[in-house]
Amino acid sequence: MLTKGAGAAAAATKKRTQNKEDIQKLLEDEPHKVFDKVDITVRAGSGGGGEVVAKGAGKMVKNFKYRARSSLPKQIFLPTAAPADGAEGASVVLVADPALDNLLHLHGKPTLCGRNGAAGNPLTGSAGPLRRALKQRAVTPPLRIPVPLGTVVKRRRGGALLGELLRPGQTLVVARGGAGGAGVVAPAKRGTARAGGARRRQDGDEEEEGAVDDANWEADAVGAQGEEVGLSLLMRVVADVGLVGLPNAGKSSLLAALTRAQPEIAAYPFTTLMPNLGTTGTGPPGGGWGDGPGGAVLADLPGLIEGAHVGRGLGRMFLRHLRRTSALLHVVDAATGDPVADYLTVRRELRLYNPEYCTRPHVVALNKADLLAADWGGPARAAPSALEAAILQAARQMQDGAEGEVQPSLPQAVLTVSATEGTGVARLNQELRVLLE
Ligand SMILES: Nc1nc2c(ncn2[C@@H]2O[C@H](COP(=O)(O)OP(=O)(O)OP(=O)(O)O)[C@@H](O)[C@H]2O)c(=O)[nH]1
Ligand SMILES: [Mg+2]
Repeated sequence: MLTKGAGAAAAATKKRTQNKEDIQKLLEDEPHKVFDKVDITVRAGSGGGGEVVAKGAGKMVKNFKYRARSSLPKQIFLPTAAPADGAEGASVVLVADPALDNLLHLHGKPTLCGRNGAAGNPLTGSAGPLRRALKQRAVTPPLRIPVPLGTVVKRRRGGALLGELLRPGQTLVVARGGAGGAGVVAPAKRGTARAGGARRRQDGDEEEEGAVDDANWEADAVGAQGEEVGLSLLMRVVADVGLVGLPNAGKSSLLAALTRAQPEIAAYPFTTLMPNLGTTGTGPPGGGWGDGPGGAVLADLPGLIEGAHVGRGLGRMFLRHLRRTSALLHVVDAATGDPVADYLTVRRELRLYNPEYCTRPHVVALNKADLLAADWGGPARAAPSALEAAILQAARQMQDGAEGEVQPSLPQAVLTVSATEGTGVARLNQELRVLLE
C-alpha cells in the first residue's frame, strides 16, 4: 500500500515536471501561441491570529503617587492592554501595467500567494507599536501581479467574468485576504486564584482539572483563510489603430516609421509573431515625432493570409486583437503583381471573421512606393495615382456588392508611401489623426 502510494506520488511529480518542461519548451519555441492567455492560481494570505490574554493578566507596578506615611498603596495593579486583533491577510491584486505587452511572465508559475497577516501583538502586530502615533492596525501589503492593458479576467471554473483592466494602473482584487482573528480574553480557569489582581497558579494537579466553560472560546482568535481562486487571463491588445495587411507588406516597417517602436523587420513573411505597439507623435506635421499625450496607439499585427478567419497562418489568434481598435490602417505592398487583389483579400478575411471589422473607418497605405518609381512604366506596375484610384474603385464595388446587413466602409484616404524612405509618412500620420477624430 505504502509503495503504491509512493509510486503514485512519484508519477505525479514526474508529470508535474514534464508539464513544466513542456511549458518551458513552448515558451522558448513558440511564445506567440500563448502570449495572450494564461491560467494561474492565486491564494490570498490568511488572517493573523488574535492575541490571547489571560483574564485578569497584568502586573504590579510602582505607584508614583505613593508618599511616605500616605494611605496610598505602594504598588498598584496595571492590567494588560486589550488583546490585539490579528492583521488581515494580503489580498491578491492584478495591476494594469502599460510597460507589459504580453502574459508570458505568468506562465509556468506555481500558485501565487499573498502573505499571511501578522499575529495580534501589542508591540509588533496589528495593535501596532506602543507609541500612540504609530498605534494602528498592521497592514499586510497586497500581492500585486502586473498584467498588460486589455487583460480580461475570468474565473477558471464556470468562466464568470471578474473584470477587465483597460487603464494604466487600474487594479482588480481577485482574491481577498482572510480577516484577522479577534483578540480574546481567555476565560479564567477553575482552580486559579488571584490575589491583589496578580495571577497565582496553584499546584499541578489542580491545574490539570482546570476545565474551561466555553470549549470554543479560542475559535474567535483564529484568522480566516485567504481566498484561493483559479483564474483564466486573456489579453486583447488595446490600441487606436490596427495595422493589417498580407505578410511582408511592410506593416512593421510603417510602425517603425510612424512611431518610436522598433519592431523586427525582415524580408520574409511572418516576421511578426506577436503584436507590436507604438505611439504616434503629436508634433507638427512633417517635423519629426515624439511621444506625447494625444498620440494614437498603433498595433502592428502579424500578417493575414487568405483563410485567416478559419485559422490559416496565425489567423484567428490575431484577428481578435482588432476588437478594441477603433480604426484600421490597411498596408498594401504596391510593388506586387496585383495590389488591389491583395487589399480585397484582407478586406474579405476581416468581413468573414467579424463583419463589424470591415465597417470600421480605415486608411489604405500603398507601401514600397520607392520600388514603384524604380522600374516605372513596367507592364504590371501602375502609376501611384492610378493604383490609388483602383483601390477606391475596388472598395466601392465591395460596398455595392454587400448584401443588406453590413456596409463595408470606404477608405477615408488612399496614400502612396514608402516606409523605408519616409515619403508620405507625415501625411499618413495626419490622416490617422483625422481618422481618429
Ligand atoms: N523598398 C522598400 N522595402 C520595404 C518598404 N517597407 C518595407 N520594406 C521591406 O519589406 C520587407 C518586409 O517588411 P516588414 O515590415 O517586416 O513587413 P511586415 O508586413 O511586417 O511582415 P510580417 O510581419 O511578416 O507580416 C522588409 O524587407 C522591408 O525592408 C518600403 O517602403 N520600400
Ligand atoms: Mg511585421
